[in-house]
Amino acid sequence: MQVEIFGVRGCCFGIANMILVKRMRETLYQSLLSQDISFFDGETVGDLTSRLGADCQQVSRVIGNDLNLILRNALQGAGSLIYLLILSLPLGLCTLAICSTLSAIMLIYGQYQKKSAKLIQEYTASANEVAQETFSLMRTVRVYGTEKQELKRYSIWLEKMAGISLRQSAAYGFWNWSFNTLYHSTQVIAVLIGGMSILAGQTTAEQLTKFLLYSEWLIYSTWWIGDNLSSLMQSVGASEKVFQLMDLPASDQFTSKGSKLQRLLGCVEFHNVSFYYSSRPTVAVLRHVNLSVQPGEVVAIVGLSGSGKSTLVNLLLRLYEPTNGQILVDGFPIQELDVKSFREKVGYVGQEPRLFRMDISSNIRYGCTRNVKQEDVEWAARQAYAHEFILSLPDGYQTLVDDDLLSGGQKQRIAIARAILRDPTILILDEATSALDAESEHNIKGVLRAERSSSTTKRTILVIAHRLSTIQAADRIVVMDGGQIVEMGKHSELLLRDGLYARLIRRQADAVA
Ligand SMILES: Nc1ncnc2c1ncn2[C@@H]1O[C@H](COP(=O)(O)OP(=O)(O)OP(=O)(O)O)[C@@H](O)[C@H]1O
Repeated sequence: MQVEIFGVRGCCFGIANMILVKRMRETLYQSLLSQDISFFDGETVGDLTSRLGADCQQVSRVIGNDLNLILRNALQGAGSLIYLLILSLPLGLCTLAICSTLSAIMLIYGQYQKKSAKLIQEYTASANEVAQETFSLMRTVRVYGTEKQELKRYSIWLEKMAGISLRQSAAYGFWNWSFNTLYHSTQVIAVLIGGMSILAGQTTAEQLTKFLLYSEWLIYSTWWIGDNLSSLMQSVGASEKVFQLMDLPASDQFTSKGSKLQRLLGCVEFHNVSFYYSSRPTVAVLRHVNLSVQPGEVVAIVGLSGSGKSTLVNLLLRLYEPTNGQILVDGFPIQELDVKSFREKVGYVGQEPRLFRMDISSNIRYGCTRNVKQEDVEWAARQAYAHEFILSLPDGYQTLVDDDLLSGGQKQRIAIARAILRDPTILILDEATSALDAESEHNIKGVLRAERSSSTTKRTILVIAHRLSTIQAADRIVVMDGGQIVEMGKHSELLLRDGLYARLIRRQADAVA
């Protein structure tokens, strides 16, 4: 019968456990997904995945194991104590004093376990981070032959974890030793005081036997509570960061409701925009940028590496908010627009696009809210010069891809198709930096040519350009240096001015020669 009850209880707690872990993971994942991009600048992937994985599992132990056993033993202990006090007040009080000492040690031990658990979680997250980084950079590791170095980097965290576990074991030993000592003291005290009271005729031998049995029960309950409380404390220690992350307020972009524009014309204005990344609050990445782009205009942004070109488009995409100044789209301050509906009208192709582990068709459809047919997907792929190479893949548009299967240029073409499929009013293209990447140049140039010749679409295009042929296809060129716009105009005008742009062009011509 008891076995059956244990079975039912174990099953119920198992189910409760599973629901708890699932809910925690969902809530945590949702909370993380709704954070500002700047939050991810300060967190590592290994750390966050560790919180979602091991830490959530650890927290669930509270309900499945510890809480259940603590409650049972607390009830058992309380019952025994009442009975002991009824049996003999002085002996009962002596046992209570011993149990209180044990409880005090138990609290200190619990606190220690909580701290150690937190450290172990941190070290596990750091070890995960190292492993994740190494696996994602495996080609670099192999080419540079740094396998041993990476193993050492991983082992440092493992050693730190082992050090804490060693100290935890020592603390556990001390806890058990305290229990044994105090347990035997109770028996000695009971026999001494009990023996004297039997001699004095105040207690019977039967009462003393009962007393010994119940005091054993009480002290064992206290020990069990201590043991489970320590693992409960470990869970609490592990859960602190999980709950902190869960409690983070969602980004304002998800909570505030902006106005939805029925139609976007594509007029973009930067008014005196300055920007600092919160992780580097002393370095101004953009300084007093003023730029106005007309609907349908193609503007190339050029400049040395690190001059703030990508940051400028990141602000337009609202991945970050300007520290000073304002960005207007069709005359409306960008932060007053509904961010979701605004982004639906913007297409973005990053410098080194990455693909999801899904088929090519789904990768192109990714994030498209319109109801698109396969013909539309193929149309977008043709516009991006991707159709032919996709057809040459074993399963065509149904080929499962991940980040490693395709070349950089092929991934870029899929990303361009994805951006075009949205039929964006504003298209942002970030050309690959590598001077050798002629394929990227060809792709971007192709898009610009197609857009130019199309009579149906009229998009505003901002292209971060590195190569001459891309730049020449633009209506206007914006030259950036140290976070400021230093020159602006047409290719020929800027050449005549003989400033930074002319120098960049000469440098590129020398590199090609
Ligand atoms: N997330 C970030 N956190 C802190 N600083 C950053 C961040 N992203 C970029 N920066 C810094 O901002 C400056 C401008 O970077 P940005 O990427 O805008 O330059 P860029 O002109 O696009 O360079 P490239 O042509 O090499 O892509 C650089 O000094 C860079 O180190």
